[in-house]
Amino acid sequence: MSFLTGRVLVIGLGLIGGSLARALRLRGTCKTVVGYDRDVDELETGLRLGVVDEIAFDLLAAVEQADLIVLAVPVKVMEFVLADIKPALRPDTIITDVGSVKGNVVRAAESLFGEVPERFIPGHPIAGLEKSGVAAADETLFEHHKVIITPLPHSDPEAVTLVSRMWQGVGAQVLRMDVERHDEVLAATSHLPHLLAFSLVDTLAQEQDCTDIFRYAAGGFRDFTRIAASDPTMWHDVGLANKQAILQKIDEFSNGLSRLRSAIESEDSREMLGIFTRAKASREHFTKILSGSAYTQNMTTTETTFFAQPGGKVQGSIRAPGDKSISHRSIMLGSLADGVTEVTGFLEGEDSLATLQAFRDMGVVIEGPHQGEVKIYGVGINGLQKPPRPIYVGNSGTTIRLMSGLLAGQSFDSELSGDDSLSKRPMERVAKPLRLMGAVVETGENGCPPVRIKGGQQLKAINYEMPMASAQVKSCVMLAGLYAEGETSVIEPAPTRDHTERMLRGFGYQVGVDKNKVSLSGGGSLSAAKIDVPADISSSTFFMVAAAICPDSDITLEHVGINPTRIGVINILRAMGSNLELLNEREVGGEPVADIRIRYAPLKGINIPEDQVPLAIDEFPALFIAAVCAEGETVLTGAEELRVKESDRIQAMVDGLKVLGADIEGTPDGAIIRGSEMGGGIIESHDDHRIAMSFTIAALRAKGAIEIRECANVATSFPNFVELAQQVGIQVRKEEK
Ligand SMILES: O=C(O)C1=C[C@@H](OP(=O)(O)O)[C@@H](O)[C@H](O)C1
Ligand SMILES: C=C(OP(=O)(O)O)C(=O)O
Repeated sequence: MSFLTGRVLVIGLGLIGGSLARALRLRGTCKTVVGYDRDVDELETGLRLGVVDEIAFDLLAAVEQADLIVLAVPVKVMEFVLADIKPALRPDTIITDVGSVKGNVVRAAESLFGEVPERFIPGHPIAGLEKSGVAAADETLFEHHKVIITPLPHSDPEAVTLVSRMWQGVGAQVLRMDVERHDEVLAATSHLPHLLAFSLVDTLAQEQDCTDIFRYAAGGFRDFTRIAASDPTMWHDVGLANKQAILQKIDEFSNGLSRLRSAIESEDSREMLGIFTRAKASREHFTKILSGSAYTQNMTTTETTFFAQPGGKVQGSIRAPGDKSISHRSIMLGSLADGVTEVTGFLEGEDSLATLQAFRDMGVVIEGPHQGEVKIYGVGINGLQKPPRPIYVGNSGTTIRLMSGLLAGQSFDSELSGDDSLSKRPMERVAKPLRLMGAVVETGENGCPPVRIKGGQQLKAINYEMPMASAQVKSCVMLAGLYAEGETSVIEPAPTRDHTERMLRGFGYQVGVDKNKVSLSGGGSLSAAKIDVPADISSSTFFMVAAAICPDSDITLEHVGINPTRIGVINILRAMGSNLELLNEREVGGEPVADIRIRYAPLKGINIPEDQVPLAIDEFPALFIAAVCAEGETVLTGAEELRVKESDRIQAMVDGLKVLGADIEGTPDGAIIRGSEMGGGIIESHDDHRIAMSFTIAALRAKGAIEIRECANVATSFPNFVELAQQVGIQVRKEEK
């Protein structure tokens, strides 16, 4: 292989310097790795252990011959070493360092050279161990770790590239940052936790009976204080080198700790739970950021692929996770209510979790979710606080549209944004009626997210005739109506899901319904309620269709919400000839619920009545699969709304089914689907959860295996889909990269 450079001189053969030297050597990144250290014993150990090719005793001679110099000395020593090597430095030699503070290194170089040399590229590998010394050198230390480089505006691009490639060559991921930003970020994420660990252990060690404290200290103490065993000199130096940023973080932390202290002193449970639940949520969110999944901004989500084997049948009894629409609304109304709302059966999917996080960001204390249980400490209709940053709602259309209405009535400004798919969905449909109410709302390019809302507007009631059948638009206007003067009403062109109306009533808020018109007056209040979220009929649909298309299938879906505004799928499947029974019908917290048993029966194609479309709007991807497995032709019309969901669902289904060889044609507002055989193939789900799950069940009737790409978003509505599918007999497995 070709070498990246000739001679690399590593000054300082400690853990970091030694590990880098060894990694460079073993990977053949350069011709020769030379080590220098003031401690001759360390140096000789380095040579003996094969950490370096050569060792140098004459620093200046070694510097003169070096093509790349890595300063791996303690931060405080950096300026003295720079002064030592200056006389022998060649102008073409590249220098970098590994110090965990960058401002002091840059200042030292400036005072010594007038300005930082063009070929000095400051760097900081975020890797380490509590061990020190060259004997601990580990060539894998930097693999999958981040290295931050902080080039200056006048840095030589060739030197920047070479330093980056050196780190990439030893397995690290290289990021760039400003010097100041680096020091601020590191003060918070590394320096403060280390100093706290030292301080905690030191404080406890000074207590008289400290032996007992340490003897009985279990996991928590050990986890928290692991880093107090780090190198004291190094942390002394870091403490001084990054003094200003660290002092700032210590002050912020001290304020936080004082708030917790007073909450405990005054037994303020809400404040305490607020601190703990926010911290727990952030910690979990942070773990997801690290793993690159969930509703994190600008993160590449894990690549998830489903592999479904052909054939099989489904049998058994299962409960799909909680209804997504009801879960969203439980958080919203629970937060605005007076008192504590307890929710069971909450959907722990990314969409409803995005709503939950948004309300936490607005100061609402929310415990859970834990096994579907959530406890919301309502702040009252006017109790929301300005969120500290724009609200990020991931993939969730329901969150962004409903919250736009709610935020339009607040006293503070806000901004809502989402992932790539959400950023292509139309938002003017909510912005327009809100503006008619006097709200100040801006949407992004082409009327898509972000949605920016100016607070402090007195809203006035409107009588809004909705141009499309959308429960999200209806709910948005109603939520804004809570803050408007007068009676707001919405007229729908066709009935859409009425969970907002039902739940508002459940919270004691009056809502009028007169044929296709719903109305409410602003200025009221909500009282906390108990909410039992039924299983989502939209998620249950995949298993209903699975049983409907496979001979010998018999499946029962438990505790499914069968709200009349959601049962289009039941009506359509029955019209196609399905053998579907509703058992044990009951009402739970204002919503009708039943167990649905479905057994295989041959299906026939139908013209889907248009009045069923809004009642089955999310179920069409799965119903397309049923139509392919039916005899004859199924025609869908009046469903143009499908084109503006998480993907263009008409196009995604037409394209995918054609790949499998099915007979299907798309039309502007629907599709014509003829009963046909399906083979195997590779399907793009376009990051749309419902497309991914629909093609999984298609495999039951396909002749070949189906590979479905981009399935990570199944977690938005149905996190345990693959497990439940396997449980009832579908041969599918998930691969994550
Ligand atoms: O109000 C809701 O909870 C929803 C309404 C529907 O959207 P539209 O209002 O855009 O039809 C539906 O597709 C979505 O999954 C959830
Ligand atoms: C359209 C959907 O959801 P949302 O609009 O909330 O993204 C869906 O879940 O199918």
